[in-house]
Amino acid sequence: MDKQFWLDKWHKGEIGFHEGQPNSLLEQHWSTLGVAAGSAVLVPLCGKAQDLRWLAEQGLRVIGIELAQTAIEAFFAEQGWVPERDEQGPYQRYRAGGVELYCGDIFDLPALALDEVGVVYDRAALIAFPPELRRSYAAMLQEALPELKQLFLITLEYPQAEMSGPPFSVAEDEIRTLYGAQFGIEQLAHAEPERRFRQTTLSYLTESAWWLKK
Ligand SMILES: C[S@@+](CC[C@H](N)C(=O)[O-])C[C@H]1O[C@@H](n2cnc3c(N)ncnc32)[C@H](O)[C@@H]1O
Repeated sequence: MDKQFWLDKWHKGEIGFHEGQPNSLLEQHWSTLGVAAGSAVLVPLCGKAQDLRWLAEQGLRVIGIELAQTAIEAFFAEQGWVPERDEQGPYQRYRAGGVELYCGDIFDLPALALDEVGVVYDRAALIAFPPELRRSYAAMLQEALPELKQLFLITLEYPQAEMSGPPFSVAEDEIRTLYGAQFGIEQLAHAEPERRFRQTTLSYLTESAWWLKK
């Protein structure tokens, strides 16, 4: 999945992954997780998700990383917020309403030295990458965020042979391989998703929410 693939998706408005409202698993489970108000939460591959605003409304400092400038500008315009802009290393940073969005490649994250980030919210980020990039992404997050203690992760599972990703199918054993050495892993939910990413005839499709904690 190269960067142009995603920029083209945004350009053509092919953003079926965008929910337009806060994710229901996030809303359902977040308050039970005991994340302290004021914590810095990183949202990798954030798109223009309403989750960003919802997390800021919970009193969190929200930091998103997104490749597509179109997505970032649409996010702020849709909230009716006018962001301040500056440059931070390889990223363009946009800030308003308690949300900081960095426009650029997630793999440049080490350049930001975000030592204050203790929590990651990953919806449709890990599963946006093919297998080899998933390994690099998970390893990079753990290395770039020295204070990372908690990760709320939403994944999909389906027979990979029946559809090409993204979104890719990610099963529990892979999550354990990627994160199990550093984190305890609890499955919070496992069900058919409320909405399908595409019209497909998959034999099965399930969505899971995971809470990873050191
Ligand atoms: C499947 S979407 C998920 C968006 C968002 N998390 C949501 O729930 O709506 C994946 C997003 O990641 C962005 N993206 C893909 N590769 C990226 C990369 N290497 N660095 C930063 N963002 C990337 C895409 O532009 C796209 O907006």
